[in-house]
Amino acid sequence: MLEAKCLTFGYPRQPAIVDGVSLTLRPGEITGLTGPSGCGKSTLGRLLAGVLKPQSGSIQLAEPRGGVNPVQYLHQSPIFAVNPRWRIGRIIEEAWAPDEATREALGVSRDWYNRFPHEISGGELQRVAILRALAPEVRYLIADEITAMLDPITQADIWSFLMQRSCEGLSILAISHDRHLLQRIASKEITLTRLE
Ligand SMILES: Nc1ncnc2c1ncn2[C@@H]1O[C@H](COP(=O)(O)OP(=O)(O)OP(=O)(O)O)[C@@H](O)[C@H]1O
Repeated sequence: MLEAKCLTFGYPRQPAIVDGVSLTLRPGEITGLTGPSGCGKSTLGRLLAGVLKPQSGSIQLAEPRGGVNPVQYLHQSPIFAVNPRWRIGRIIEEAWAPDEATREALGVSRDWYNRFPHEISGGELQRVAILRALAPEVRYLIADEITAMLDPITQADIWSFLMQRSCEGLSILAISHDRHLLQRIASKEITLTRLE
């Protein structure tokens, strides 16, 4: 279980954008996170993943953060999250060596392994990013608008894979503006409001 209590964070020389937020992510649950543009959803996601440090509050995790981070953050635009000079095979295997069943379930083709990120499509690269994030130690996935730029079929494929993973115990925070998507996939929903 991941338990965040009273998190507060502001970027340098700016007022707090996350102010006193508490939430709990439980194994096997998909939690939706929504709210108006700029209210701090991505910032909160990065705090939970340990990419940013809260100025106050705490994040308690059942699992240790040493080695592979059990909380993985997935970006809307995976191109910004990969080294453009590395081939896909190296990008994936830097993180872990996925089993064939997981690779195939996610629809990641072996043919892509020898290509560079700009030589596969955005949807294909998002599948690669998800595969890379799903090392066995990973218990929480912060999925930040991960299918917002993809066609409905790819979106449905990716979420049906992730819902299966959630049934097997993965906890997912799905950040999205798409209320219909969240109603379909999430068992609970949190709405952030913009601080004035
Ligand atoms: N690195 C940064 N430095 C300074 N300000 C930032 C930085 N990243 C984000 N912000 C600001 O913090 C606020 C919250 O941004 P954040 O990306 O968390 O919002 P969001 O709710 O995810 O927005 P959206 O729904 O549009 O993706 C915004 O006003 C943004 O301009």
